[in-house]
Amino acid sequence: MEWEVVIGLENHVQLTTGSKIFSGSPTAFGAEPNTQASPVDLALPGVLPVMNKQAVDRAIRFGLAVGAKIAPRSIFARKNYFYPDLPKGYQISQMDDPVVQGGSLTFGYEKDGSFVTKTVNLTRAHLEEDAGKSLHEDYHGMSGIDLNRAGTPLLEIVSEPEIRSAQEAVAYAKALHGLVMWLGVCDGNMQEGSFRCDVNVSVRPKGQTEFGTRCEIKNLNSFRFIEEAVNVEVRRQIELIEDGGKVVQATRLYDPDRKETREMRSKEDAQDYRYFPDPDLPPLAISPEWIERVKAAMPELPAVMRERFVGQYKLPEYDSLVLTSSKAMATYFEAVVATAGQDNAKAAANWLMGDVSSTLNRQDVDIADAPVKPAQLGNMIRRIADGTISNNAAKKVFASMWEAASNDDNLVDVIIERDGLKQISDTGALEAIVDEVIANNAKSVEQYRAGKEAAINALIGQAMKASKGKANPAQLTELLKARLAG
Ligand SMILES: Nc1ncnc2c1ncn2[C@@H]1O[C@H](COP(=O)(O)OP(=O)(O)OP(=O)(O)O)[C@@H](O)[C@H]1O
Ligand SMILES: [Mg+2]
Ligand SMILES: [Mg+2]
Repeated sequence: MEWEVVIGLENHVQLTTGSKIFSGSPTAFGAEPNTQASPVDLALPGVLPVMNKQAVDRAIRFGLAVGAKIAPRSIFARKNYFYPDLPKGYQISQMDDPVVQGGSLTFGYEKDGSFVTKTVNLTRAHLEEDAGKSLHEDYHGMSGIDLNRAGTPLLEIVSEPEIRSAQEAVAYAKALHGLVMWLGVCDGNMQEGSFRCDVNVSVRPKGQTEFGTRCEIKNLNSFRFIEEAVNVEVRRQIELIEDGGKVVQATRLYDPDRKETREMRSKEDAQDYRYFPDPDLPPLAISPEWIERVKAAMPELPAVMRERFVGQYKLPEYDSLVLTSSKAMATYFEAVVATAGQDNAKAAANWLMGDVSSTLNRQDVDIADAPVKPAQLGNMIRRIADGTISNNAAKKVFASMWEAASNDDNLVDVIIERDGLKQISDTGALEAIVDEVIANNAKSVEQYRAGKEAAINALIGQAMKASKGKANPAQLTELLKARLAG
């Protein structure tokens, strides 16, 4: 039997506001437990929530970026459940009438060696408050409660069940992660829980239109875990059904050490959240003027920039997509081109996708902190273009610039001079080398003249060696051919 995988994602995105969604406490990560919890976050009797306008601004910004409808009037609701890190006994969230409705996300990724794009529709994105944290490891036989996180603004972004593989789920999550950081609505720090992912998975026989029963794997905090968890869960469900069993709707957790998902709670013990509109908060009214203000302050969106790069810099789609995968990368690229010149845009893209990316990955450095500055790389590319250095020598120059971590824009010239990497393009000097090589390699010369064209490679090799690798290869080849023909 052939199976189709069906996946929908829910992402909890912590918004970059200075203070909490309904109180004035700071949201900074890592403070001493309970030092950032006001009476509102502690749910002391008599307190009232006050909506943080900045959180709404960020929700609108996100909604506009994905082409969603911004609800002119949206409602906050109480989601009731008991947990020690939820002192009110309910979470303020949105149920009917969320602030962001619909929209879609388009992303590209590599599939079986070629580049494909996909659009996933979004169901909604709603505002809610984060819960506190239970600390189970700090005290023997007891749990600690830290309410610093309680009330941190979240945007929960829900996708339609239109994702069809683990690989696609990861590509979607990466694109969403990139977008919220691009927009500045989230810092994207997955270790600190700023961007969390719940993955809903079901399977159905290929060709069947109705959905299978879904299981939800909660709180995946890395892209690798998303991929592993989906693959493991898909295998589990298929094996279960093929063995005559039935998938039971449940919330599951992924254990990366044992590479398995485990049931946390089944649908049977699922709580009835008893949602109802929160009487402490009036409906959230968003005027067209408010939306216009947010629109006016929006940065250029990745999709728009992607098209601009293709048109303005004559880049292939793929290069453009890679370069706009983060704002930091796109900014760096444009700064390199500003120095290297428009004609060298493709070379700049190649350097960024090649040596720059691989060095960043190897050293686990963010491009914004790259020790080679865009102007330095741009000047280096100019030196390649004007024939001062060869591509090979440039690789050495690049590594030295990385090492130097200097702010000197003309570092490239300093290094070329210091390490004697200048390419020999002087015709006189090259002719001398060519003559010497012809004199000392009679056999290859004879073969070439007898019609064996490949024999010239040996001569080029000898000449490069004689120049200690510094001869301009194109010029050298041309001179050799001319001499041999004469
Ligand atoms: N059969 C299915 N297979 C896979 N995914 C599904 C299926 N049906 C729905 N989904 C996905 O499950 C997710 C449901 O999220 P939603 O927030 O609406 O509800 P929930 O998970 O019940 O609530 P909560 O927010 O309390 O977790 C969506 O991303 C949706 O696309
Ligand atoms: Mg949900
Ligand atoms: Mg859910």
